[in-house]
Amino acid sequence: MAAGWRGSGRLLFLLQKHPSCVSLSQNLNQFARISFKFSTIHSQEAMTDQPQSDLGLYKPPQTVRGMTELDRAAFSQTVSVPAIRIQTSVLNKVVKSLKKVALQRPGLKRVVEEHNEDGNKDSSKGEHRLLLLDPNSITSADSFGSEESDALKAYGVPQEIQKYELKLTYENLKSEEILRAVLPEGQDVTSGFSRVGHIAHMNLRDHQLPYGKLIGQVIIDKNPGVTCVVNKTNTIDSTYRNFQMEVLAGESNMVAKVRENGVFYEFDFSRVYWNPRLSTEHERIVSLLQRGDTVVDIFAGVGPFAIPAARRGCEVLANDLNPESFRWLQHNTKLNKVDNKITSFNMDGRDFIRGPVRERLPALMKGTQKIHMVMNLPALALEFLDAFRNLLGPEPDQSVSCQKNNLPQMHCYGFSKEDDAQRDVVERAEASLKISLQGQCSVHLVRNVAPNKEMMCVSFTLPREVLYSTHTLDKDISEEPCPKKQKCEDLTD
Ligand SMILES: C[S@@+](CC[C@H](N)C(=O)[O-])C[C@H]1O[C@@H](n2cnc3c(N)ncnc32)[C@H](O)[C@@H]1O
Repeated sequence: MAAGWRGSGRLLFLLQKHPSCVSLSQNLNQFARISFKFSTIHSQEAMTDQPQSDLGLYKPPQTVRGMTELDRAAFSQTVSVPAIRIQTSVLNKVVKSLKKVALQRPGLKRVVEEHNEDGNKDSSKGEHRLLLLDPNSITSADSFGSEESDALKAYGVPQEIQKYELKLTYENLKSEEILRAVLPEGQDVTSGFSRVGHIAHMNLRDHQLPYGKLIGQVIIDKNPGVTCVVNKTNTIDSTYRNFQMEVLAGESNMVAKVRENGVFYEFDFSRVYWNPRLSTEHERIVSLLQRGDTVVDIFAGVGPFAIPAARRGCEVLANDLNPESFRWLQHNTKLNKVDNKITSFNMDGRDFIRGPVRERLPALMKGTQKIHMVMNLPALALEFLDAFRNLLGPEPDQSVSCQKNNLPQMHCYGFSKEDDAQRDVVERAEASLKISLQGQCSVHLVRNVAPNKEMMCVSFTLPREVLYSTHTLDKDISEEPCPKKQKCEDLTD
């Protein structure tokens, strides 16, 4: 959660530095939305460290500290909680009125029968039930708020509190309680996970590694639908952008089935790239497309731009170097019944641009439908832009090639660790293209990837000076060095 808001703070800082940056300020609302979405995801996903009002209820037995093999029975404990006695005739109504102060725990009944001193059900008290209350809200009969007091009076329920000995078991505990009880005291137990279908994907810290199997099992127990927990064992620096991972707990089936923006995907998560946090970005780009446009996806992965684009009525050329991504991309085109709209390639991005793209581009540019090129390989894509230089050779006929609206619309992604991430990515695009993009690009902040690392998207119309060799680009850029000032404007203005 913190990362998202830190990111938006930094964005404001960028805006203060560059008040003229129209595109970035327009993106602020979008980013605020994304940040909020991240924070939601993180709080849903985080196993630990979020404030939990009733964590104090459970005082774990010391015997569980340091446990590495999960022994669920060892977590059972009897605790004393407040309860109120309610006649069965008004039970439902009173429970509804006291819902804010009632005890809430996974798998726990909060309305219980009364027992006599031997612990047996007391049939003489059959007309009444006990409602268990949250000890953080109710400590005595005076703790009820006016709303609850009024309801109790109205239904004739005596405002008296009694103690109830409640047996809490592993099933009633939250994952953070279990992990706090097990992991070494004083050490951070925060450990978020991303969910990809049935797989929970974690990045454990060193001190958590000895407890990996137990942590994995707890996640499976506490998250319905998760049947496999994996831990990243490297950073994402492989060519194919996939993680190496080890299974911590559960089944070792790595073939995930996910749904993103209404589209179904299947893939082997251990062998391809998939990031659930890019769904908003996929949707953003797809929303720019019109039926009949052509989409060229140079680093397509398993299809999260290509397939929705095809479903929207676009013709798609989709490429990925990873043979596994290519295989799953083809599988997904069939799964979503768009195999007639997508031509897929398994090539290096530069070869793809200089081969199939070069072959098709002149004809596409003669048409009136837009051509969008998507380059989502943020670690390298900006450098790949050089493959477009002189791509089409000498300009054949100025009157045809000058139709600006038929030049490809580029959406190129880049990571940046610079304070001015926007300027950084634009300058890197300019350096690859050897042309200034001043006044001709927009930059979108996609997401805050890590502290001080942003993922950005630079969008621009590919200048014809880049595509045709008749223009002396090296001269252009050397005579007019990248300006150091802000140089991005929104093309829609
Ligand atoms: C960050 S992933 C993006 C995948 C997909 N577009 C998405 O949004 O989820 C980058 C993809 O580029 C592929 N890739 C890496 N190097 C490549 C290259 N030189 N040429 C083509 N594809 C490459 C990887 O296999 C990976 O699937």
